[in-house]
Amino acid sequence: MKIVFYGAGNMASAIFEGLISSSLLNSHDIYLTNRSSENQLQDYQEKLNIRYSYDDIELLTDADYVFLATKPYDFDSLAERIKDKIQPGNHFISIMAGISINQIKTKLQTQNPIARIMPNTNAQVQQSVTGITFSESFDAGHKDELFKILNSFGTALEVEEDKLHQVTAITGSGPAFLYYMYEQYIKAATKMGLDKDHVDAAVRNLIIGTGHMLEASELEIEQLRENITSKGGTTKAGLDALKKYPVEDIFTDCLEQAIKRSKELAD
Ligand SMILES: NC(=O)C1=CN([C@@H]2O[C@H](COP(=O)(O)OP(=O)(O)OC[C@H]3O[C@@H](n4cnc5c(N)ncnc54)[C@H](O)[C@@H]3O)[C@@H](O)[C@H]2O)C=CC1
Ligand SMILES: O=C(O)[C@@H]1CCC=N1
Repeated sequence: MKIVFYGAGNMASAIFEGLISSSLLNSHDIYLTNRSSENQLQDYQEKLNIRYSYDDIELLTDADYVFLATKPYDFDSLAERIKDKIQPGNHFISIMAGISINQIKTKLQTQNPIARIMPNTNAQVQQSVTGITFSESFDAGHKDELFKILNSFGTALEVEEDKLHQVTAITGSGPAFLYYMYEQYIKAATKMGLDKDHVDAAVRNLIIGTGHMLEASELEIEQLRENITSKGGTTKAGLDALKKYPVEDIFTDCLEQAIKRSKELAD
């Protein structure tokens, strides 16, 4: 199997690093290209034993899956670059937020099968939650194969194309929203009289441990929280303070704004 990545930035690298760690593929079957920063591609070649090229004929010949992994606003330049060189066996996998299958078809001037996926950067540790939707021409055998690829760096869920806006907000951008919350928690914690380095390390381990608890426990999140909350205790005092703020409304606004932006990009 040959897989090509057009774009080797934050999200593409999380995917190919996750793919390589999973051992589903030989790293030699993965080809990278980008706009111009060859040094970065050389680094990946040395570090991961991956190949790279700027020759689109070489890249697209015999390529089974071609990841479109530029920023949405760079897709026009990418489409111009490859549209005359597309081969019949190329299956396109777009990770670009907001750009529809129809837009991709039109810009690439192709009837080849196209899938859109919405992964997140947790792919790098094989924990992406990835939404996927397919064009009609994507056959069952290739769908199965692509699910295997996606499952090698996390879990995948098929959704209707118009639901990808929600997936983009909730789990695509989701890590950034959670990181932002953690940043605020660390900032607040450093005001409590402990050394900043200690707080950074302690909170990082707190987050990692809490994630492992979620993974290991069959209890609902609410129950896990209640198990920590003694009657009249410290957790209750902290939670009572937190509940004075409209936390759910804040996240509703956050997700609605991200969904709105995804729809704007699609227009
Ligand atoms: N970063 C994230 O957490 C997520 C990003 N995405 C999507 O992934 C896409 C890429 O995002 P990032 O990796 O964060 O961006 P990035 O800026 O880190 O990487 C973009 C890559 O595209 C390359 N590129 C630009 N024009 C090109 C061209 N004409 N030909 C070949 N390569 C070209 C750049 O050289 C760079 O390697 C975006 O469309 C975004 O919507 C989706 C899910 C999560
Ligand atoms: O911010 C963005 O547009 C991309 C899509 C999901 C995560 N990052």
